[in-house]
Amino acid sequence: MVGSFRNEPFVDFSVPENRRAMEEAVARVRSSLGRHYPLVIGGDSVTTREEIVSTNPARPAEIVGYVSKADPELADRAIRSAYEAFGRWSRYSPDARARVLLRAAAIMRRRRLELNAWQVLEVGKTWVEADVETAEAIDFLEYYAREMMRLGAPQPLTPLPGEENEQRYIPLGVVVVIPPWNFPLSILTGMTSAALVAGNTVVLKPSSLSPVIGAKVADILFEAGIPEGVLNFTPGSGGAVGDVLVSHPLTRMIAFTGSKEVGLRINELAARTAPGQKWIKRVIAEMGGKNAVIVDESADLPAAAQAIVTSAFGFQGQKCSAGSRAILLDAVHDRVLEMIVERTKALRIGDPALYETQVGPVVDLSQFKKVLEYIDVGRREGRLVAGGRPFGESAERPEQAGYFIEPTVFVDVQPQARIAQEEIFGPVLAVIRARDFDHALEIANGTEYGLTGSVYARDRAKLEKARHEFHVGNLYFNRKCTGALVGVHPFGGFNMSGTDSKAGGPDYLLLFTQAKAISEVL
Ligand SMILES: NC(=O)c1ccc[n+]([C@@H]2O[C@H](COP(=O)([O-])OP(=O)(O)OC[C@H]3O[C@@H](n4cnc5c(N)ncnc54)[C@H](O)[C@@H]3O)[C@@H](O)[C@H]2O)c1
Ligand SMILES: N[C@@H](CCC=O)C(=O)O
Repeated sequence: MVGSFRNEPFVDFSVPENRRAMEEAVARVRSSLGRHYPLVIGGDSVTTREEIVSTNPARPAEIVGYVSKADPELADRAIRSAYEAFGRWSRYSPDARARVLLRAAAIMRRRRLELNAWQVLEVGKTWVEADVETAEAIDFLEYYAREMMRLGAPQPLTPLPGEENEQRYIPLGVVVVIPPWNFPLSILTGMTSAALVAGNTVVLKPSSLSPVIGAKVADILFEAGIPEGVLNFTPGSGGAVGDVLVSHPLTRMIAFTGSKEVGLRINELAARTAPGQKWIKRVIAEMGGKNAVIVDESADLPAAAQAIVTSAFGFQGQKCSAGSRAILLDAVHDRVLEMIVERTKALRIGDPALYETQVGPVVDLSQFKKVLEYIDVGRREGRLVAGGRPFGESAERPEQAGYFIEPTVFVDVQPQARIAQEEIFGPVLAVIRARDFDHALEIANGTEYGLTGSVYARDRAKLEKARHEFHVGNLYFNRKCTGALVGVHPFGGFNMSGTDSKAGGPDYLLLFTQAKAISEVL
């Protein structure tokens, strides 16, 4: 008997014993860096000459691992292997598939601190951010396992005398899973496990910035009981391998999370029917955001300022949910701004391998350069009141010192400015002044995105207005706009933020199935 779903608690690192254990985990993982990881196709480990070299963004000379790199031919082999395995896996009962996920959750729980440490070293997450992510990965496994048990049970239909009727949810076929690097453990685990538990087979192509964590998850799923061929692990270049996987005639569905540009390309490619293809491919594409926190004059101002700083600079602003715009009502603008600046300047920047660090590096050199270019744009579009530079030695030699950028705040930003419209995906906050609450909502809705948003207000009428008019997939009141919990805040956005698939919610698994109605005359 499986109990009801509950979110995994977070580790409390203020407890000295937990702190010591995490320090040891970082040291242990550090001593196992630099290993080689193969592809896995049809149960075979495949080693390639060309490899992805994954490095630590806080110490770019430190090599986290070497990961074999699929080419178009290996990508084709992986799809065929998944296609061949589908007949077997789809016949496992929903409960049997769910049990594999529960076992994977138990393995992750046992390896909790180790998985945290891999995130710290491969993508620069602080301890707390990494731990929240590992908890989310466990939540996805536990939640989707129960969801499949629910969907596998008989579904209620209207009775008709003289007939026996049923509707069952059957899998689709081969699902190509393409996750981003910024939640390298949880989003990858969530999309992959949803596809698998629904009875599909998977070709998983992790981001080239976090392939070692991808390899760890694949190992855990195999250890938990995923049979050979059912999961195929094929890191590789997005362009070369991604295109082959997406356009393959045997691919039935693509589950993508990443940028708007790549999501739209995948959507277009998948819409073309390849010779021999027998279905319309299904695409879910969860993409970027340009999220806003609105502060009304009735709000708890210190709480709002703290939430703005946490939403903007958590994981260095590299969350699709990041609150990269603060929209402050004129009446409270200056007071809230002062608190934002004070809290931003107090953030501790440094190596995320250390417990006390609150802001680590951005993920790689290209992101480092891109964010600094946006900061230059910001200097022309607004007034700099905090940050604005690479941190410490990163200014002169980022490739040795790491990709650290100071948390940066611009004020007097116009709603149509580039830094208020484009997803920067770094520690840059644009503060915008609004005349009144209606104006604030108009600004908040005035981008092409619609992912998360937050309103700080005590005025009930304003909250109700926002409830109807703030057009985002995840709307929060008197709370930060990051940190959705599985089962509690189903996650996904509107407009160019994606297909609103609501990961971690009761509708998600349906996207990986098709419903079959069977009727027998008695
Ligand atoms: N809405 C959400 O739930 C959500 C969650 C996390 C991240 N994101 C978004 O993801 C982006 C950051 O992640 P990223 O930098 O990894 O995004 P990205 O689009 O650059 O890459 C995402 C994945 O797509 C792959 N890829 C790249 N080109 C491809 C192609 N032509 N065909 C197939 N696959 C290809 C990459 O290798 C990677 O695995 C941000 O825009 C962020 O907002 C959205
Ligand atoms: N689900 C995460 C964001 C995922 C995107 O990067 C949150 O709610 O903060």
